[in-house]
Amino acid sequence: KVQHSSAIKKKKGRRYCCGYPISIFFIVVNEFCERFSYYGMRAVLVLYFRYFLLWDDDLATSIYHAFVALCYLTPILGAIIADSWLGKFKTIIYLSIVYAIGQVTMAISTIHDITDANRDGTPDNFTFHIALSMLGLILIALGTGGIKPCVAAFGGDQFQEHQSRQLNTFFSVFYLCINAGSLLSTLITPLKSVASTLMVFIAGSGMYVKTDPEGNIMWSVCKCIGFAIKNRFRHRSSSYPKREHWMDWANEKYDKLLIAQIKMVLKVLFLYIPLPMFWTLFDQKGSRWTLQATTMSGDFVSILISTVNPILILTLVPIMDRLIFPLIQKCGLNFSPLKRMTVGMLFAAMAFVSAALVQIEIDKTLPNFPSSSESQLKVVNTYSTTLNVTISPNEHLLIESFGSSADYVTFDHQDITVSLNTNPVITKAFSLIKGGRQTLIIPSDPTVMRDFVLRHGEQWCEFSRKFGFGASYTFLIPSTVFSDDCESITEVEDMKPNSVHMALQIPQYFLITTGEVMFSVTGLQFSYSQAPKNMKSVLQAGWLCTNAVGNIIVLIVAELGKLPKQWAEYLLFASLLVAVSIIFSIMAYFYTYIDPAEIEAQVRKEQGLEPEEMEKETLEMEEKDEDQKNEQGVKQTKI
Ligand SMILES: CC(C)[C@H](NC(=O)[C@H](C)N)C(=O)O
Repeated sequence: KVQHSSAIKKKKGRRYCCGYPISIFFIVVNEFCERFSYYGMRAVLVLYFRYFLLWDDDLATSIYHAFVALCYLTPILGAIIADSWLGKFKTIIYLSIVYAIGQVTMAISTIHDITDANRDGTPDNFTFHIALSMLGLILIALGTGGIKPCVAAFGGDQFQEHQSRQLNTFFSVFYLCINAGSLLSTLITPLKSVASTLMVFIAGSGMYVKTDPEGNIMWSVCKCIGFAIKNRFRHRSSSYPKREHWMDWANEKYDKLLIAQIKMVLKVLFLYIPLPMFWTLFDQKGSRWTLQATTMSGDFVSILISTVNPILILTLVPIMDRLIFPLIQKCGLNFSPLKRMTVGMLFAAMAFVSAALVQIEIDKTLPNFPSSSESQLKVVNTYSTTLNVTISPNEHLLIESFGSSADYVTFDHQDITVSLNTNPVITKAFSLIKGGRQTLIIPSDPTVMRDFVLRHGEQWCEFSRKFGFGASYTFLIPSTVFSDDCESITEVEDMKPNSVHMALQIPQYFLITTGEVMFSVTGLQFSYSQAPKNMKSVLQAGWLCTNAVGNIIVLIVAELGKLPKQWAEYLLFASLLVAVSIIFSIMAYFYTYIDPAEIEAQVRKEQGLEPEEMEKETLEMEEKDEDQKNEQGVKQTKI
């Protein structure tokens, strides 16, 4: 009873502005700062692995996805701590401290001076840096994941049951803040933002509605489900009458209300089963699509990649909320949350079809590299005259002085003999590398070795043209060249620059972000609205877990299903998501939307309300009245 009155007292502190509790301002700003810190760190994580820890592309990508998966698995832990022990408010505070320690640990791990005794610019003890960064990443995952289900659910707790319209707007604004944080993190250093996250959150302390933890709810749920399964098994003989739901086999031992709540949660969790496939495609923006961009032309690669998604979210969420969804409703169509999510999945699949088309364009322009049984050779002539080069048995090349063969010549054997029409004729045998590309340079005569420095800023020779992305060049510098004799330096293009422009990636980003707005924003709202009051964080955690599983699928598919062509892999993912969205739409068709509070009230009524509950409900009714008056600007001095 004492606990109950304190909860009511806290609720009375609720203050409003334009119909919204003021406390949510602190919550959305807190989310903004947190995402700012998270995405700022994540944006450079692969580069840190690649260029500081010197890992290869595959290891860097795998550890990156493993970290993202961990960030979306730890919400389960955060939800358990919040719902059964500390409550959401304290969980957010404590785990934010863990988060901040993680960021500091990670920052320290990037200081190479700590182990760089010989001052050569690279760390001497990689094990130390790897261990420290892994510890930092685990703490960050624990912090960011742990608070994630609590912050969204805590925001939702600030509203009352009759404020469903405001609640939906809150989730949209919440999503906007995630993306504003993500966008700004690419432009400003995120170092101090975890501290700001904590300070902003604490600043609103006096205004929050803080619901007390309701005991170890997860443990009770597991015990209740375990009992229902055991009891069902014990009564498996057909002589026992069937029950409406398998959870009803827990009736003998557990409270009807708990059983009803578990049924609601299980229904939603069952619906979540196909959802990870969306995240499998969505999170490849940060890996496969980034790598695709590196094979394209355009100078704004990093800016495009890290900003296009949040910019589109900031534009699309208001357009969808204020224009598209109301318009669809006006047309008399029922665009329910689960339908929106299905359409979101189809948009993501279309994004991957678009990525496949772009990939086909890129593949047309990529150099034709040798297969594992072939070898390739390019011949460069630095001799003073044009040469006729014969490569056994029947390859004839005419190469002018300071020129090269037009392209690499492919051989399906490795032993070759090269003859030059010099006087006397020069013939030499070579053994080429299998699966490799090599260049044969015919030296000038007489051969004089000398150094020539091409220095940026104070070059001896200036080259006005810009080198293209993805290109590779060889410079032929005559032995007689002097600093003012730039004309005699010849440039040979070994590999053509990328020619497909990055702007071609915009449609796929647009499609996937439209999908994200329909799928992710709606899913967040849906998970909150369909959860019983005491299991809101649990269901938020379940929702975030679908993201973790999606990242694990990327890891598995990337490792196991190596398709020879990248465009084929994109199409495979698109088809898988279409198949999954069809399954999801069938499951959604059979799902009935519920009002958890109504079901709980009904079960309580069936059980016969206890006097305590009666009192609580009366107080809540009174409070609802007061809040409604507050919203209308009527000043209430006394209830
Ligand atoms: C993982 C979620 C979808 C969400 N991400 C985004 O909104 C991105 C930046 N568009 C998040 O909670 O970080």
